[in-house]
Amino acid sequence: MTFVESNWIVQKFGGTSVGKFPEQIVNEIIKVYTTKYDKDVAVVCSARSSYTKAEGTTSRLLKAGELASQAHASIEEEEAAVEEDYALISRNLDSEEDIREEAKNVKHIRNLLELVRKDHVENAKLKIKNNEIQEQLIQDTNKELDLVEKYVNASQILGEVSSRTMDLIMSCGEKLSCLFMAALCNDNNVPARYIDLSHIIPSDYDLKGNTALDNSFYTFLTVALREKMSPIVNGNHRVVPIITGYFGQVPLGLLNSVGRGYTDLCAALIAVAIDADELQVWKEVDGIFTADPRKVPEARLLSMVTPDEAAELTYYGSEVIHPFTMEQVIRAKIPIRIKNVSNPTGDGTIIYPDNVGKKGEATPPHPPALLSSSFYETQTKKTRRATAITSKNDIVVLNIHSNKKTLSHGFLAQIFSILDNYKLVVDLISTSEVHVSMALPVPDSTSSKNLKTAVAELKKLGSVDVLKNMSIISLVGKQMKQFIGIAGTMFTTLAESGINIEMISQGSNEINISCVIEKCDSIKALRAIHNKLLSDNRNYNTNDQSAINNGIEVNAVNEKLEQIKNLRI
Ligand SMILES: Nc1ncnc2c1ncn2[C@@H]1O[C@H](COP(=O)(O)OP(=O)(O)O)[C@@H](O)[C@H]1O
Ligand SMILES: N[C@@H](CC(=O)OP(=O)(O)O)C(=O)O
Repeated sequence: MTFVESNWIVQKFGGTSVGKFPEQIVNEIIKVYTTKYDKDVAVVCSARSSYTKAEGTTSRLLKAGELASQAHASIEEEEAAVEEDYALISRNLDSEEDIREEAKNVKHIRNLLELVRKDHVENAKLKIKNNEIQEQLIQDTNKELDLVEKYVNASQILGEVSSRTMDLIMSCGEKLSCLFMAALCNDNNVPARYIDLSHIIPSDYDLKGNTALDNSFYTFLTVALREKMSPIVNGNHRVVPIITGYFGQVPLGLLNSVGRGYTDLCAALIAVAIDADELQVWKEVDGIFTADPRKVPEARLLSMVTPDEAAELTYYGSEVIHPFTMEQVIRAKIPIRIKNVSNPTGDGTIIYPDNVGKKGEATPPHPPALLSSSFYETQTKKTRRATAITSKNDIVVLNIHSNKKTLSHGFLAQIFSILDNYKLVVDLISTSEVHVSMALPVPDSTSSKNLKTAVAELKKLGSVDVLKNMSIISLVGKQMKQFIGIAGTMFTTLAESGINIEMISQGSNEINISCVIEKCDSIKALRAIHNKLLSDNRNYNTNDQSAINNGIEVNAVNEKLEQIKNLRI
């Protein structure tokens, strides 16, 4: 099959990468791809985070929006908010005095916005050498923040923040980050142009009855993005577009319908719009591992995972890629590659289905040489084992016993309607005759407050036990469904480690086996299951089917390494 490359690669950089490694991104990644490998590169960035995402620009902007809507928050609520901020901040500041000062700051909207301004202006002064570029960047930064102040002022007067206004406030993060990255590129002789997507969707789009992120929405957006990118794609001179990962006013609001991490989806849509050869999502890890490498040191890097596996892993705690990213880009037969900003020559992890032909056979590693089709055959050998294990913390289990003898008609509907009213999501559920157990993520003070009120309402339906500080442990793997006994091994391993299982559930797609345990046991559980089912030195007996499968996997990985070595000669 002949494959005509478009020569375009889309590179997405997350907020912490932009915050910590901007020079490496420009000089060791974008510049290398555009000059050494002669690629056309489109860059998508998230809002800057100097330390962690929870304290990054988006979080600060969202907090400012939230405070604007709670003009009359009670003292307890204010104190709870400050305590939460205090806990976050204290992880990164040294002296108690600094921590208290910062906690005081985040309490007030103006101070929050000032923090964002100070952070970006100081960053511009520190990193941009050319005076003209620096002055322009500071001017553009101030202009965007002045606009946000106006939105916040208006919201305070109204005493409410609509999802549209919240989105507008939030969009400032990606604008500031991309203005900075475009300036840094130009300052380092990489010709770049800032592209703002905040108005890519017309403001009356949802008023015309378009209220879902369905295929017609994606088709509409792809066409709009293609048009927007056309001057660069069809231009005579190579210039790197630095595109805001915020992509406008989607139906029901970006935060509501896509959620945090939306820039991955934006990058995917750009890749489809410009028919890129590859979508690269650059992180601070080498790719997707068999477990979070921070928690399981023996975790192995996976060379390839399927989109379904990547989505399950992300949903159940391994936040490597937003679960919405895969669908559109894979439909367009474009592979996704997860790569490490601090290790740009690593191969990373490819996300691609093992049963769908690629746009072409070329998904170049770094350096971009062609891989033979047998690369994929090696990857897709039927290994019939788990792919990875993940854990999700901040889980609460609700056990509801109906006050009737059997689960009456409408009982579940009533439960879900109460949970829905309080925006509580159910991650896992299991039911018996008069009993329903549910695992819910409760990651912040708002959802915790909502849970309290919801439980009071649920008590009208029966007795309710609430178990806090729990974790979901999920074993994910496309091949697991044919592998009888894997669930048994997983639960026996937990029992052997003295870990009590509160709830068990297997996803209907059968690529995920999950259980709920106490949070304090989660690392122990991950390590024990990884050692039994995923490690290369697994502790198996020779009759174990997993031992046989392990042999196949080791061979597959060796063959792949051999191929890559040959390509480099
Ligand atoms: N299975 C996994 N493979 C790779 N990383 C994982 C996995 N599970 C959890 N993680 C964690 O996800 C994080 C993702 O990378 P990072 O670049 O820090 O995120 P972000 O782009 O959101 O800043 C890492 O800190 C890593 O420890
Ligand atoms: N800045 C946004 C969107 C995003 O995609 O972030 P990141 O790429 O850093 O996960 C957020 O924090 O949610």
